[in-house]
Amino acid sequence: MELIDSYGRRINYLRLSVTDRCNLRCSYCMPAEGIPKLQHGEMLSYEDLYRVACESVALGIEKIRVTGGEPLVRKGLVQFIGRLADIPGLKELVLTTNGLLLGELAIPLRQAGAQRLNISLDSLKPETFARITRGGDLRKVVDGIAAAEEAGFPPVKINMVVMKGINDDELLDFAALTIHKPYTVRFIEYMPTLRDKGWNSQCMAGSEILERIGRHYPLLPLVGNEMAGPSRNFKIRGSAGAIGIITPISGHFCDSCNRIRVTASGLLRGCLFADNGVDLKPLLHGADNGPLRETLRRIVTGKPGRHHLAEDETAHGSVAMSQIGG
Ligand SMILES: Nc1nc2c(ncn2[C@@H]2O[C@H](COP(=O)(O)OP(=O)(O)OP(=O)(O)O)[C@@H](O)[C@H]2O)c(=O)[nH]1
Ligand SMILES: C[S@@+](CC[C@H](N)C(=O)[O-])C[C@H]1O[C@@H](n2cnc3c(N)ncnc32)[C@H](O)[C@@H]1O
Ligand code: SF4
Ligand code: SF4
Repeated sequence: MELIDSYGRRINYLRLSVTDRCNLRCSYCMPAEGIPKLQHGEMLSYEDLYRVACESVALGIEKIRVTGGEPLVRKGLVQFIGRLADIPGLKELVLTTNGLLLGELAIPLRQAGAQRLNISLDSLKPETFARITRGGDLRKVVDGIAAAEEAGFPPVKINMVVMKGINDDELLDFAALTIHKPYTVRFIEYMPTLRDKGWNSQCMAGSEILERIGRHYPLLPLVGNEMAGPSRNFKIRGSAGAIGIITPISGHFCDSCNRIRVTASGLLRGCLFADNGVDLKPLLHGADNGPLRETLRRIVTGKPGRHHLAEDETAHGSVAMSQIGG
């Protein structure tokens, strides 16, 4: 079965947020005081998340990315991953994490069936990392990346949100990481999710990022695959890894959008920047999966063609990425 939206895009990728909680407070993602936490009953149970995942796969979803908040802080995650891994028809089961807890969880997650990890890391300098994350310990992320390698995960993808004047002096250091290590480092344009007045002056266009790196390291373009996310990838000649660029602002990739999202509170969203979502909780009370399926289909059909942030930055509500899952 296939899910095709009204623009002819094939939707095969579900981003499933399992929690709104996080052990960091990244400045581009959350306000300093954090966000009001969901109460226990407001969060979807693992049973409900599993049911949503199964129905989505039955309809045509082939890839699930577990995200958050920080997915690794939710108790019982390893068992949940194990259940997802057994869903017939699911081809890719992957996670996005800040890596802090991988020291303990990399091996169990791998054994449970997680296939790949994307790890957020915005600075290689301990003080800058602590400033961006409001107190995070860089060492733990570095150890987490090593733990992922030791657990047998394929080389990780590292996500770096580029912020002018904050970490743009580290572009070459991040690029150089890929020379000897098989990581893919993805440079991401800062998105204005918090209605942060300063975002525009901090957002560096992907073209400038590539130009700055390309001046030192000539970059060869790589081709993507059908299940891939929005990254355009390159390689420094002779390097072990790759470099990616994610340009939601300067060059949106909505024409090839292949995804829907479920937030930790059970809102099904057709777009990262959709005004709101459809609450799945009432549909999960009974045993009949019909209404859930219908709603999944409806959200796919009604998916917007694109976001309009570049023309109108007020075109979306103020949303913390931690609530949606990025
Ligand atoms: N605007 C926009 N940004 C997205 C979308 N999906 C992911 N991103 C952003 O891209 C960055 C990387 O996201 P990841 O969680 O690593 O997921 P991915 O890029 O789909 O990962 P791969 O499947 O490994 O390519 C984050 O900043 C996300 O917020 C999307 O649909 N729209
Ligand atoms: C919301 S986080 C959730 C998963 C996990 N806690 C992590 O940080 O990897 C998912 C992704 O969204 C990205 N993100 C959050 N806010 C962003 C923003 N304002 N602009 C661009 N990317 C953002 C993060 O860098 C991360 O790669
Ligand atoms: S980007 Fe990830 S690690 Fe940072 S505050 Fe948001 S959810 Fe937490
Ligand atoms: S902004 Fe919306 S339509 Fe564009 S790629 Fe992201 S989720 Fe898809």
